[in-house]
Amino acid sequence: MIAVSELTKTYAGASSPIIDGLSLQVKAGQSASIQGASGCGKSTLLALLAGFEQSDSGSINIAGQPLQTLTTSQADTFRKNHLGVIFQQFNLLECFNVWDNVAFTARLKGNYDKARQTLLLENLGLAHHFKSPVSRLSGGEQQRVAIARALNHQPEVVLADEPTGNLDEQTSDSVSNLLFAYCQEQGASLVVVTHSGDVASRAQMQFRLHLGRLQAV
Ligand SMILES: Nc1ncnc2c1ncn2[C@@H]1O[C@H](COP(=O)(O)OP(=O)(O)OP(=O)(O)O)[C@@H](O)[C@H]1O
Repeated sequence: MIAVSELTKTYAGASSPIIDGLSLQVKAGQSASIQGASGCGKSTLLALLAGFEQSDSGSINIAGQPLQTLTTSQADTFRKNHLGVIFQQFNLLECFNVWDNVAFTARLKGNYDKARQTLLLENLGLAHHFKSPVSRLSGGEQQRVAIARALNHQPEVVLADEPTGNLDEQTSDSVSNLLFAYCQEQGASLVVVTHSGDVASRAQMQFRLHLGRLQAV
């Protein structure tokens, strides 16, 4: 469950807020897509929801936890236990292979399951890359590793920033099927930022971010 109320964020030196009184509710098992012009603040909103950025005002409640009350190290622990984040730039650990990248958070959380991870990687078309160093993978392969890593520890909330941005149409279809199916089956809340109308249209709630607020599409 994600509950955001009257959220405002202004970057230092900016003349106006990039997020301006934004509210959003995504219940367990629900999905929301967010589209919008480049630079309108979509990634900023995800960074606020993940606790990487601090808001000026307003509240964010994720899985029953008010984010603003957490210290930096509590926010790290909270993310590990409850959040799956798919970053626009993947943020994979270059020194690890595919398997260890995907296992990373699940091992920290204590719910690593070899069989589950094998199935997830196979379903993402990465069966031949378990041992590959991530630096040798294509952009689309790295993107699928990032998706596997975000889902493998079975988070209650998934935040995805352009999860299909580097994928061809067919792979994009199968990856977004997997992402939306995961959230429905696990009862997780999904917020997906995307420039793809196809991906956006799969979400139960579809929004456009404009002038710091969400408009229903
Ligand atoms: N750490 C930061 N400090 C100052 N300004 C920032 C910071 N991060 C982002 N911005 C600015 O905030 C605005 C929104 O950026 P953001 O990345 O959230 O946009 P976006 O909608 O995700 O864009 P895109 O679709 O191109 O990825 C941009 O003008 C950007 O330059």
